[in-house]
Amino acid sequence: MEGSRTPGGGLPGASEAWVAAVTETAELAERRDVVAELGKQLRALNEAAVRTEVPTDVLRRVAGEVAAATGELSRQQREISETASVDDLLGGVRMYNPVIGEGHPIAPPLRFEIDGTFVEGRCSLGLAHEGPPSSSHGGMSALWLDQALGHAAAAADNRGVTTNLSVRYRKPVPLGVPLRIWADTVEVDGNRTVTHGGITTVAEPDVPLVQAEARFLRLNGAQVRRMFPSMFSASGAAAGEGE
Ligand SMILES: CCCCCCCCCCCC(=O)SCCNC(=O)CCNC(=O)[C@H](O)C(C)(C)COP(=O)(O)OP(=O)(O)OC[C@H]1O[C@@H](n2cnc3c(N)ncnc32)[C@H](O)[C@@H]1OP(=O)(O)O
Repeated sequence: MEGSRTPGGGLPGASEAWVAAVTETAELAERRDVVAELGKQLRALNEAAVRTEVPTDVLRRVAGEVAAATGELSRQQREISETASVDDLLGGVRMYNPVIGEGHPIAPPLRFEIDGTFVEGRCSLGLAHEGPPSSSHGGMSALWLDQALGHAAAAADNRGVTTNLSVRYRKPVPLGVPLRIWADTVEVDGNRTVTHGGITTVAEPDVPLVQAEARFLRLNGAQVRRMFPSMFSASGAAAGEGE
């Protein structure tokens, strides 16, 4: 099963030899647990916030309390280019990924089961993901699918970046209903991988709600360096990276 803490993910680069290995100490495991707990509370807060009909004075007070919490979290921040201390790029641990990250406030979070190149994750969405009334926002559906399709490419041993994503919305994706997000690899051609996938309810797995197809490109060494410059140490840890 692949989730934010499951080894096997990582950056979509040609080689990860330049990324430092991370050893999971008891301290790191504890911090990841707490990050996941904060993520869970933030997701609950998101949902409560978009559903609430409490009186305006209560809203005002809560806004102040949330601002205080934001102040606490802001006391020590990483730079945008810095990897989170709880992440392990080589091992594929991405606690703040917006789809699989247990620490992310909008992630369902999805956990993918992988069988060969077939990938499947399950979740239920709430009003925080709403687009048209009572159904998922189309951009959210595309987000979950992009990730699932990327895992299918990775499962075909061709991890890469999305270069094309085509989505067909066939029926509304209902909120509050167990959903199934799946993907598989259709074709691998050198560095390019074509994947397809979709969203259905768990109850009706043969009724497509959303269908998607994507192309992924496995980056060469120069592209990895260009896209992720901060991942390379000043001492030139990436020297010798293949093209
Ligand atoms: C286990 C879980 C894991 C983890 C699973 C992780 C899942 C993650 C899922 C989320 C994935 C994302 O959101 S990824 C984020 C969204 N995607 C991106 O940000 C990608 C942005 N695009 C780019 O940076 C660029 O377009 C590049 C780097 C892909 C390519 O740019 P470029 O180097 O300038 O090349 P470009 O001139 O565009 O390409 C000219 C032609 O060469 C081809 N070409 C370019 N590079 C290559 C290459 N490496 N190999 C072969 N062919 C190439 C192109 O296809 C094109 O062909 P032709 O087409 O002319 O025939």
